[in-house]
Amino acid sequence: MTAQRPLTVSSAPTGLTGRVRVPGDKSISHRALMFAALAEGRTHISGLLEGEDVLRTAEAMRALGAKVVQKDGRWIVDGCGVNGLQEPADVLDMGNSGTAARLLSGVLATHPFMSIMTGDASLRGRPMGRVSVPLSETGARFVTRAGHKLPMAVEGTGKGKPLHYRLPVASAQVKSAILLAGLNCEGETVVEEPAPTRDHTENMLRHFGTEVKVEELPEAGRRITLKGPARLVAQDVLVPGDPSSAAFPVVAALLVPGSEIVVEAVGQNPLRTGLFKTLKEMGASLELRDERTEGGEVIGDLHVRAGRLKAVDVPAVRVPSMIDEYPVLAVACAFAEGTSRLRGLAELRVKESDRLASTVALLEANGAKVHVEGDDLIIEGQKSLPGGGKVQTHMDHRLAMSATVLGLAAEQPVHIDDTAFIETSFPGFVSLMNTLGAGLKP
Ligand SMILES: O=C(O)C1=C[C@@H](OP(=O)(O)O)[C@@H](O)[C@H](O)C1
Ligand SMILES: C=C(OP(=O)(O)O)C(=O)O
Repeated sequence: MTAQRPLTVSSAPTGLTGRVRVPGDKSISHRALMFAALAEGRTHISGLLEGEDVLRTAEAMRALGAKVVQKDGRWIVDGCGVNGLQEPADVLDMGNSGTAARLLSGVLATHPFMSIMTGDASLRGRPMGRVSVPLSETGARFVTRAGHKLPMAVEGTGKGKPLHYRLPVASAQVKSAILLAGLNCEGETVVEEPAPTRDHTENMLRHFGTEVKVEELPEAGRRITLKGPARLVAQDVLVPGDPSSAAFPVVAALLVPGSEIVVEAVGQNPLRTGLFKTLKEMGASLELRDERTEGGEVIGDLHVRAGRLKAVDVPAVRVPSMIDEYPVLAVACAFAEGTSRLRGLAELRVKESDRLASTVALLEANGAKVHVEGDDLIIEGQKSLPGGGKVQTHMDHRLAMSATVLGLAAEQPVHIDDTAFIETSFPGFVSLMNTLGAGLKP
């Protein structure tokens, strides 16, 4: 990561207007590179997110023996086949990316060599026991720092013992790690999730020619079954626009008076669109138009118009479908009429920062009334926010972008300590916002 990049954000000079496209979906981009590296043959990936998190995954797959090159805007991967990856010559540095570290743990568990993973200070503080503990049951050996933290050494087992595992928390990363390990296990790997989480891994397994069975469980959960050892066959992938990135221009346009924008070609996987549903419940003028299927994914254009929002009560069951969108939703709630309650946010505590604490600090520093009750965030909305706060982003891209959105709508300029981490998920964020008329001065 480069030097710190502070930013002072003043209220937008005019309403935001125009049509934009956000970069490719981060979750799908990580998976596309990993699946391509595990496949037999050549995969072309279009629309890959070229953010730092995903570039770490590309580098790791190269270090594990896949050929990964970028050419004419597409990424070309010559895969090694399941069980065909090679021992890396050096430590794998996953940067800021929990998804990269956790998903790769699954891959490494059932490849017969030794590897070491590390990350930046944020990632080294995040829990890895949620993957290393269940994955140890395959026969792999994991050695971590105290508290299951990175750096972590993995002695992979080669063909492993298949897991039957019920996730203690609804986490797509843990589910995916178990399924990726299962590709090189003898027999059925079964994962049960207490609530449906993003299903990009299941979709991509099918896309690369492997059968996965998905059953609905009573009480809203799902059971996913994969038979190993599996063979993946190279397939071209088209990555849709990231709904988690679209969230920022969308909320900014709702809050800055006079705005009217279109965010084109945004992924509409129903396990990712909880924020848009919630904003509509708040009375947002947000319309999905031109729904279409591209590269097997449903995408659509989001038409957004500014207008007063009303408070919302978001149930805990919706958390997995908008897990990364809470900081920016909280900003929207701070401008809404009435008191909002966002329920069941325990998982926010283990993201790039403790997002419950850092979101509260972001809002309080800028004059919003907010508090935490158990795992719920309660926000008293007001018509306008004073702003003028100093915001610490704690190496968290989503905090930096949420603070930018808040600054565009607040009365006084908001001072953000560091926006460099925005590069992890949304390269070009500041210039994209400026094409809409945000007037940001980096
Ligand atoms: O599987 C994925 O790609 C992701 C899953 C979520 O994490 P958890 O699985 O920890 O909830 C999400 O927060 C993260 O940004 C991406
Ligand atoms: C939590 C996030 O990502 P990760 O877990 O991959 O670091 C995020 O992008 O908001």
